[in-house]
Amino acid sequence: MKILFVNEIREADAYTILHEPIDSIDLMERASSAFVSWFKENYLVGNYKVKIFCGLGDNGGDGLAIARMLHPLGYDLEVFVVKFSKKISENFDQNLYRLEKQIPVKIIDNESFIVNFEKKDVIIDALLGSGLSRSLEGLLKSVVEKLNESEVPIISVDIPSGLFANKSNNLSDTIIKATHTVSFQIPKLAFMLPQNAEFVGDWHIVDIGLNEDFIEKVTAKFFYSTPLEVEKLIKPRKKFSHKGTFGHALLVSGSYGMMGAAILSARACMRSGVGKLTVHSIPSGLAIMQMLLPEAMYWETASGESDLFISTQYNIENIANKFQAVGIGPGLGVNIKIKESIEQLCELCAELSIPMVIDADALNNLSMDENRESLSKIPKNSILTPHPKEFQNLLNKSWKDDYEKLELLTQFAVNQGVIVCLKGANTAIALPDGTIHFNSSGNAGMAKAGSGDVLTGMILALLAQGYSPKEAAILGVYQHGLAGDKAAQNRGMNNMIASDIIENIRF
Ligand SMILES: NC(=O)C1=CN([C@@H]2O[C@H](COP(=O)(O)OP(=O)(O)OC[C@H]3O[C@@H](n4cnc5c(N)ncnc54)[C@H](OP(=O)(O)O)[C@@H]3O)[C@@H](O)[C@H]2O)[C@@H](O)CC1
Ligand SMILES: [K+]
Repeated sequence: MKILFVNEIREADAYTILHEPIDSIDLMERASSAFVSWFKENYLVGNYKVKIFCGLGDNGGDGLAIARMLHPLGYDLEVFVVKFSKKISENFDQNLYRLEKQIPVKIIDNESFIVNFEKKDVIIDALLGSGLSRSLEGLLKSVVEKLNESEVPIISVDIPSGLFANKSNNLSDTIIKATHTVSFQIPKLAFMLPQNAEFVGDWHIVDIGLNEDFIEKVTAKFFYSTPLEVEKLIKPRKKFSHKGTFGHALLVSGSYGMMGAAILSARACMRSGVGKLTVHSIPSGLAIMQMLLPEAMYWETASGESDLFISTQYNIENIANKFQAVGIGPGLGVNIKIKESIEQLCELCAELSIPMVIDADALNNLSMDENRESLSKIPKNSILTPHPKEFQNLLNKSWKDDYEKLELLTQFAVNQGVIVCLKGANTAIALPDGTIHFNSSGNAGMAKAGSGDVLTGMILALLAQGYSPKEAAILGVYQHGLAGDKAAQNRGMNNMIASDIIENIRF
């Protein structure tokens, strides 16, 4: 699903009005009705007193239309119009006229207004939508502050009032802190970013029938991967297939005291459809791996320095025509000799065109040089799976906010020609073509040791099966999150561990 900028959403709006054709006021009617369908399912009539706060633009117009539609359903309603300006939109004006035939509207026009909130209340925030042009001040600011202090649920129409849809707010800005945001058809970039989580709450998209041909034609930079879109990527297992059909993966992982990372990664790989897996690690890991994961083969390093992962065995004979994909990183440790091993493997994979997924300590090793020279060794189209700290190490710099983070992420993916899965809520997958795809699955219970190792194994399995790097990244990240969501259902977010994610992988 495309994420569009405000000007593009406005164009989609205008195109729909012209080509459907439909009057602007009727499109607003459709949007408001879509909001009401969501609202009546989630806030049952009789259980709540609804207080609707409307601005003077089209977002306010939505609020008035929503009030008119909720009234006949039996909702206990109070409607407030906040008069912060002399400018009102035509659709607002018309909806005010329509509503006032049904119920009275209360005007808030100075900062000394008083609204008392009760436990049964729910607020609908229709003060400002995508037309926000500057930070809130004066009357609007003080209304929003009062709503945020009310301690009752706030449901924002389209976008929380005061939040910019596709650029950063100032830290000191006053913004509605919504419990839910019900947005019209197209998700906003602001919803994807951790810095806005406290304002957006849980967000939902409702369809309002904007022209699909127009949306199809827009060249988007940002995408939100919906479950339906991602599940289409799954390739069915054919009846006459054998284990060779599903590839042989090589996982380079583990070191003394870190064999857990290798086990988690290897098990997740085997649970994600790969035909065969070989784990390359230290001699002392052999017994552990063979006992805990008898399905995997083991190729031990011959370094003799059993505490460290150091491989000197990367050559054409050991790798070519043997492995369809290589994963490297979990639990390797950081050390100049390990770094040299990793570089050697990267160079060989580049030469043999073997796809790679590179994670954790492999990334930390490649970030060791002051001028990040090692990054040039990473084969094009490799998948890198850093968490934010590891990504900062790769860049050798930090960012001032999430928007700058996205810019740096795009630049890195384009300049290096790699795919970067920047882990977190809504993991951002940056492709070498300059686009970013946000993931839709996952939960805070996955923010624990071992989760990342599981992801590496899953992506490795997909690469070995012949999924393209783009497909492997998008599908792997999504299935990882989905397994995490199932684990959270079964065990609870606090209590689940990375092994529970593996036990819930199913696709
Ligand atoms: N697009 C779609 O598909 C559909 C969209 N729909 C709805 O339309 C909404 C967008 O409506 P909108 O463009 O009228 O903008 P909205 O936010 O209501 O207000 C703008 C007004 O506020 C003013 N203003 C701005 N910032 C301010 C500030 N800080 N302090 C004070 N004033 C400020 C601004 O003034 P100006 O910037 O010109 O000075 C202008 O007068 C959208 O979110 C959705 O709910 C649906 O109904 C149908 C389908
Ligand atoms: K709003």
